[in-house]
Amino acid sequence: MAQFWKPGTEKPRLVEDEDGGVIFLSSSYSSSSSGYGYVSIEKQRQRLTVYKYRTAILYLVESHATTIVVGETGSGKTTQIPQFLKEAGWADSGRVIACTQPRRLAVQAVASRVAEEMGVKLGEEVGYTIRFEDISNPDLTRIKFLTDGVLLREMMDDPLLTKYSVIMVDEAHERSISTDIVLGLLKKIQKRRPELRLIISSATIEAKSMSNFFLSSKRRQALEGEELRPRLEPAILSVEVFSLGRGFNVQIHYVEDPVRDYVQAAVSTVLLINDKEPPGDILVFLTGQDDIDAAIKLLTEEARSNGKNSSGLIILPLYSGLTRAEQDLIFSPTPKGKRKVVISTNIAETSLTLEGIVYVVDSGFSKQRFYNPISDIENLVVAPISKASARQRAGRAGRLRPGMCYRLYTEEYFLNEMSVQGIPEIQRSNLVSCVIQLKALGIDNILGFDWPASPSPESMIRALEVLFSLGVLDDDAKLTSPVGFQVAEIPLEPMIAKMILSSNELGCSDEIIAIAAVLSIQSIWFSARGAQKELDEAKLRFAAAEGDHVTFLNIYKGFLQSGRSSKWCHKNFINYHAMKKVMEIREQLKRIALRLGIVLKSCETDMQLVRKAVTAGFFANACRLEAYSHGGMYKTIRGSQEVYIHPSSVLFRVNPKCVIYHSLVSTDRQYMRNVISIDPSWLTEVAPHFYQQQRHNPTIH
Ligand SMILES: Nc1ncnc2c1ncn2[C@@H]1O[C@H](COP(=O)(O)OP(=O)(O)OP(=O)(O)O)[C@@H](O)[C@H]1O
Repeated sequence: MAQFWKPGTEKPRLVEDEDGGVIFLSSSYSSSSSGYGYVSIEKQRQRLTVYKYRTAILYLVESHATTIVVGETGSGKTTQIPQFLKEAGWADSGRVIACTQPRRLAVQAVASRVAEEMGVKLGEEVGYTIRFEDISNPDLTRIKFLTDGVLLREMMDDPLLTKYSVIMVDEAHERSISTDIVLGLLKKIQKRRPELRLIISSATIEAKSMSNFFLSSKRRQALEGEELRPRLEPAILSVEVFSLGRGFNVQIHYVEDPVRDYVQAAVSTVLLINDKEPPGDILVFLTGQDDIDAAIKLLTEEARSNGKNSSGLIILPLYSGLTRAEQDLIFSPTPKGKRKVVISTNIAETSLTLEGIVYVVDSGFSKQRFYNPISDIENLVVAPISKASARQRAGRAGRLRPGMCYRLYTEEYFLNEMSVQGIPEIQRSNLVSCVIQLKALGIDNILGFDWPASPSPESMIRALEVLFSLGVLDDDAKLTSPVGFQVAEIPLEPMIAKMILSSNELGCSDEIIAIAAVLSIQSIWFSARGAQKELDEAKLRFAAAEGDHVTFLNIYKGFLQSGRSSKWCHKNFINYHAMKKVMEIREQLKRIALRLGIVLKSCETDMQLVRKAVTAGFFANACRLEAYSHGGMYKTIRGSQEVYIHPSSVLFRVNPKCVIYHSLVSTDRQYMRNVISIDPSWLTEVAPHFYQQQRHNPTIH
């Protein structure tokens, strides 16, 4: 494997915070750097390292079924390779070049950039598709960016993905569940479509193991001892020998001693950079919205009390679920004399180029999913990142000019303790959605599926159990008809899909589809920086005694009654853009529902029906109140796990006897988010196969 990061020769440098706060030991990594200033887009393209390998890449793609491209961040893989392929004729005769990304934001950003470079209108020759947003044209689009999840959905209509000539799976090191399923399925498709070309790309991918995965054992045996005949044999050539270099130098700084509070350390570092370093925007990596909001508050306060230069800071959050308008702020040029500070989750880790970013502050943590198949609980946990992630984060600087990355962990930790790659998501997630997707694609033997990394049998069995209890799978673990096929058709988690199907029978599909649309959005509330009291008051105006789902419905109805007014949203602390998105998603879900034969019907004021429909989808998440201590302690009925109602819920401290939650978050405790109260007798009514009545209390079968 090529070594991309070489310790520089520069002497370590101490950068000290005046208040004795964060101290950085600076070491430098060097590579091919060049000057900067205004250059035309074409010149910028030619300056990218990948440009020098254009012919080689095209040759490899021509002569190999699969090509693995390992190239440093910013070398131009994502933006350039699809263009090279198009220029070489891979998009002729109506064929399409696909490039997948694990994240929606990256898809949108990269597609915009490539359209700009090619001088075409986004949505025509260059387009993109993410869930609930298709900016592509089946007749015109020749280069299409899409999330790997959307590519999976496309396989349901076109299992061999016939319109694509080349599929580039980018940022493969991220190993999201969808990436792994896509890789397994593409390997299958290749057998049926030898003309299909695959490119697997990343800065830090384990090229050898990926190459082994694509080289089936049979072919490996056949090739052993034989001379490789690439033109005849669809072999893999890992291009690690290329060692594509970075465009600009990024200097890495480490803290001398481990930091105790990474939010505080990140804020101190931003202020330090602002005080001591030349102009340039700052990108800070924290873990989630809570951290980010805390950091913004702290930074605003400290910058204000600090006085100097603070007015020059434009502080912006970045996490998934932001609206387009909020995202646009991140990408818009920084006004002269100002410094932008973007505080982000790992959403900005791969494939993004934020033009003004010169400094990156890396907390060393991200929120990661961890699933326990024994308790059947999936949590988002703050956990240390891998070296692969750290490199991606550093790579957000140095894209248009030299940059600096401040790591809030020690160099020793980075070198000796940080894991090289993260654990593939498939090995740490609930697999319900994954299993149903494979079933819908006709993959029945899921345990025998050719995974790049096998999921645990326990997780698989758990997922099969849940799908069975939802009535999605039959005794032979095949999709039931029509429920199983219908659930698979709805692009939402199976429990929500089941809730929608049940609402049809209960006569409340109009309400449930609106609720499902709200649940698809991260948050409909306006981030209440410094105005928590006002936000709480606004929430109270809509709060429903039944719980959060009905509260969402009240907000949705209020928005409609206001004539979809932005003023109304502003007055009520509701994010107008998020509500617009809710309306869009609702329209799409309505179309899908109609296709599935669901009749749109309102239950008017009968909220019991709404609650029953929620129960029909989420019965497995039922909890019983156990004690009033600590604001109300609940236990899950199926696993006796201790859980609490999240303070953001309207049922916080209300403590109904029996509730159902939508998801869990783990901080100091397991908190239930989006909670609704139910009558426990409904559990045996809607899921008799799952619960049985025992002394007036449902228990699990
Ligand atoms: N929106 C943009 N504005 C300006 N320059 C851009 C933009 N997008 C990309 N670039 C330029 O193109 C370079 C290559 O970007 P690209 O995303 O293709 O690299 P990559 O090798 O795929 O890196 P990564 O793995 O980090 O995504 C960037 O470093 C930057 O110089």
